[in-house]
Amino acid sequence: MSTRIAFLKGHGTENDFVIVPDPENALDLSPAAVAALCDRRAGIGGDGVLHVVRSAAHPEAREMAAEAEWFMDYRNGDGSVAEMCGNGVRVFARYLQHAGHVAEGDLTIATRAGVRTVHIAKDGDVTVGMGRARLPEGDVTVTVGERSWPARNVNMGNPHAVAFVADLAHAGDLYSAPPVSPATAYPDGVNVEFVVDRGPRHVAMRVHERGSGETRSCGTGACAVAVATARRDGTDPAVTGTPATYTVDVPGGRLVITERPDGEIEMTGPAVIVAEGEIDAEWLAHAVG
Ligand SMILES: N[C@@H](CCC[C@H](N)C(=O)O)C(=O)O
Repeated sequence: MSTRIAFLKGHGTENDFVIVPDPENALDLSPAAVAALCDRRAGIGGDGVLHVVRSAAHPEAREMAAEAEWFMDYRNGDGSVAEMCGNGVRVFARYLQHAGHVAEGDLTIATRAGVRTVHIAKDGDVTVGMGRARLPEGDVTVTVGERSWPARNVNMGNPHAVAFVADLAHAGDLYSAPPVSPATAYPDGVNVEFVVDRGPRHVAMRVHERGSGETRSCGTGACAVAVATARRDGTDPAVTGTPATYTVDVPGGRLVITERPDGEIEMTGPAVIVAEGEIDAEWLAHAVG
């Protein structure tokens, strides 16, 4: 009988992930293996993989082990590595609770963007402290077909270009990454958000994610959108001394983002485990080639 690898499937506002618990970092999760797992026809299917490793067992997280027992080794669906995944960290927390590693309440999770604090509420929602946004100077432009928009460069640990559009349909089919210029603004690639207004402090967005394509939600993207919208509206909690809360609708649901006067951003939304099972290690080895 061939070896089996445990997995779970989960999502946060339909940003979906294959969760691979591997506490001692024993698996060789190559980019090809991640891409095979995320393949929606030949694999399990997902926007990315949440590789669940003890911080002490991962070279990229060892230094955070005193602050956070678990490291979210996040990978995009094409196998590439990303610094941070906002929906992923909420689903990661839900997995830790589901597996009995943590109870509801507060916990910390190590990520490539640093240690994040998470609160698992009784009502089921999960809130994550996303850190501060960085707003690099310089104009950027997003193009789809004949249309171009000025965009805001926002870094949430990972890079984003936020464009305000008249109609989300103008983003087109998003089968390929929308060009963003100048390319020098994003040497490691970029996630692109298209945003329309829905009401006071309420917007809707679509996203093309680096390494995953169009997804039904992006947590770091929603935070980037909330900050870009606030600045466009002349709102800066650091100046007013008052927190600003934005509702961001994504195709897969709704996220609520609060920026505090100290710049810290909190994001709240659902996080769900939908299935668990076993991967046939022989299939995976064959799929990787
Ligand atoms: N879906 C994620 C972001 C995942 C990483 C992103 N594709 C990147 O490469 O930066 C989220 O919820 O934040």
